[in-house]
Amino acid sequence: MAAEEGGEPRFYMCSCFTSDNIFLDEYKLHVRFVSEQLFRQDYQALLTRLGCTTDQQFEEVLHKIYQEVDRRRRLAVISAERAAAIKRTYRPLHPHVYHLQESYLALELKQIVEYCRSSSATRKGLLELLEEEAAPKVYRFPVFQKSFCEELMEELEHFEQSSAPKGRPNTMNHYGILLNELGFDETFITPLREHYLHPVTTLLYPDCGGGCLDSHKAFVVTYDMNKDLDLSYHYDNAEVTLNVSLGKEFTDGNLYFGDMRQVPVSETECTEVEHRVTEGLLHRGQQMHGVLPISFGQRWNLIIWMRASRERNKLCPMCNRRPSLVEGDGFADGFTKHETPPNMSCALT
Ligand SMILES: O=C(O)CCC(=O)C(=O)O
Ligand SMILES: [Fe+2]
Repeated sequence: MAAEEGGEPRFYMCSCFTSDNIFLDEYKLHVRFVSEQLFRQDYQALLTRLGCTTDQQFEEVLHKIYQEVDRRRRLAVISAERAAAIKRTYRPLHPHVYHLQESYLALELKQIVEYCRSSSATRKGLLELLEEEAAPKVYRFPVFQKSFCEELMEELEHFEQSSAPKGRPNTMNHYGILLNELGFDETFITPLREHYLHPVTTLLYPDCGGGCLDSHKAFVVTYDMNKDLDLSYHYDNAEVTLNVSLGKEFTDGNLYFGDMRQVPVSETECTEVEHRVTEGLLHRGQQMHGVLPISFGQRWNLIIWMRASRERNKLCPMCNRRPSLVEGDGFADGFTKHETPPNMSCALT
């Protein structure tokens, strides 16, 4: 991990955050915006084909883009302000759920991790312990006890109903909760990533940063018949993602997985994967995926986008260029100034 003077690691964003991957909901399209002229040149014909045919519709698209760029420019400051306000004003219903305890974890996960930590552990041996490979390189295993999932959702509902300020989980999901703002990072998500997930990802994904994860972005997304029903096909701003189904009761809402983002969609076959409450699906962040609509109930998922600065410092997955670093808050988008010697591989710990 990169350490700056004083021992604290410092994480950065890539400057593409305010120009690339702007999602246009109505047209299910990610766009890049640098100037209006370039935007018209690059997207006007495509948008027309997708149904954006009048001047007014085009103006609305531009308006949404300006709003989103503005939101992203102010995000670090606003998010820090929200976190401070939450700390000052919000009284948790279940304070203990903020602190990871072994008793919250499924027995199977503890066994899997114990195996991964042993000196004789192999990838093949681990695959035999996992419940299934649900899609290519997408692995399923139990993560939490049911009672913990219920308490966590109760806590998050209590927060939703409070007057504390709330952000949105990412640029595609409208409903959910950013766990760092609520204070889950240091005492829950970081220990879960370091002590339990890292030993597993080290064996499963050595070729895409699984052995050197050093930061994350964690949030809970919710789907509801009156809110978001589904999620478009995308890849995550992560090297490895854990997606745990917390509940509640829902019908449909399966995930579907395609190939890595570099493979053209026309050459991709998707595999549908159902979610099971308390279980997690672990996948490479840059493997394309989406969520089919739910047809009943409420679907709550904990999503942990795990990042490996050593991987992403070489190439920003969101703009496909060498990252151009800008300051951010907390783990930011997981980039560091740390220079990795060319042949240095990630530690197998
Ligand atoms: O809701 C899900 O199961 C997937 C969410 C997801 O892919 C994401 O937030 O990146
Ligand atoms: Fe995702």
